Amino acid sequence: MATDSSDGLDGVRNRIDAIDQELLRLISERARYAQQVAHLKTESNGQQVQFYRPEREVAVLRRIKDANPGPLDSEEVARLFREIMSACLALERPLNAAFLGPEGTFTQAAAIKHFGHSVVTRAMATIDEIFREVESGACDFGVVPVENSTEGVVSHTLDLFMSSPLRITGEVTLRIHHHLMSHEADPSAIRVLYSHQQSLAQCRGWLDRYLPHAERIAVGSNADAARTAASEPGSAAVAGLQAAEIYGLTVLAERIEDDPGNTTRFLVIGKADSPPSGQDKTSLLLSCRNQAGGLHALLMPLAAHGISMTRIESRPSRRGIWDYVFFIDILGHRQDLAVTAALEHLEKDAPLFKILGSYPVAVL
Ligand SMILES: O=C(O)C(=O)C[C@]1(C(=O)O)C=C[C@@H](O)C=C1
Repeated sequence: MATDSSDGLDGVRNRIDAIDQELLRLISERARYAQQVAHLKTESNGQQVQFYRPEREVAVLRRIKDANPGPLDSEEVARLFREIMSACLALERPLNAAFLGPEGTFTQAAAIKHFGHSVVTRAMATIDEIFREVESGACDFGVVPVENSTEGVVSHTLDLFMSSPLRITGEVTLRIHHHLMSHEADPSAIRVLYSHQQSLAQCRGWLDRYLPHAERIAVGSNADAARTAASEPGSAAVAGLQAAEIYGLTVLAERIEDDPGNTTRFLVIGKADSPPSGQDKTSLLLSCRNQAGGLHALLMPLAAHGISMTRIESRPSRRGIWDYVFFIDILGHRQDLAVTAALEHLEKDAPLFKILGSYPVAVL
């Protein structure tokens, strides 16, 4: 909206106040419509109501990003709408999500990035426990780390998918920034340094250079590290900003990761996969015959149906020496015609074939 200089500071602020009133009225109206949606869903589906609709949420966020006129950045605008939808969904029914605790981990940050701040996050001690909580229905969803751009795959998460009936219902990518935090004001007083083993590895170069004499101790999570450092003089932790806030530590050095693009990918797990959103991925677990050209033959159906593969990871199957399974991500939803055809073909050829889930490509 155009303003002229005669408006002055008070004049412009009055306009902002009027816009805020209007925004509040519209957000409240939107929330009432979400309540209507909840009534309609309950009427038509009885007990099996899916209040959370990931494919609808990404459609809303993609439309907002496309329509963004500026000057706010599209990511920023999408984040605002992420929060509005999160609050609207909580009015329909509050969602809960299990994450790898304690409070303040990157997995919790990933859960909030994906579902918005109205989700109730529940800290679990291990990745196994997250799977169990979702399998038993105690939690609606779980969020688990799966790979880091510097350190590679979180093999334990992949292994759990081999035996779990759960589906992947979403993915979250999070830029990971590590900070050095302590009660000590002087870094030379730091004798012991706590962090998760992956975080220590992601900051190896910086730590070798600036804290070569501190003993590095790997613990279960970065938040655990911050909690320990908070109670132990002469110690420090490498963790995220949220952990510093929660455990009252001072940040002595920011963004100490060796790779400034350091990113971790998380998966959202639930009991059902997401309906098609138009831009989806499908994750598969496959094995191939133990013979020359076995993997090549296995992947042929993907190429034949024009399906792009975005990731392939191999893990020992634990059924015998030299027996491997492959975790494969492809572009497209299992209900897309070309994907369905390729999967039928794969299922016939692969000794082990499991669809881990189809889910929307991350928007935020
Ligand atoms: O469209 C729906 O199904 C809704 O429940 C509304 C709404 C929204 O606020 O836009 C809220 C929650 C769902 O996860 C998706 C969208």
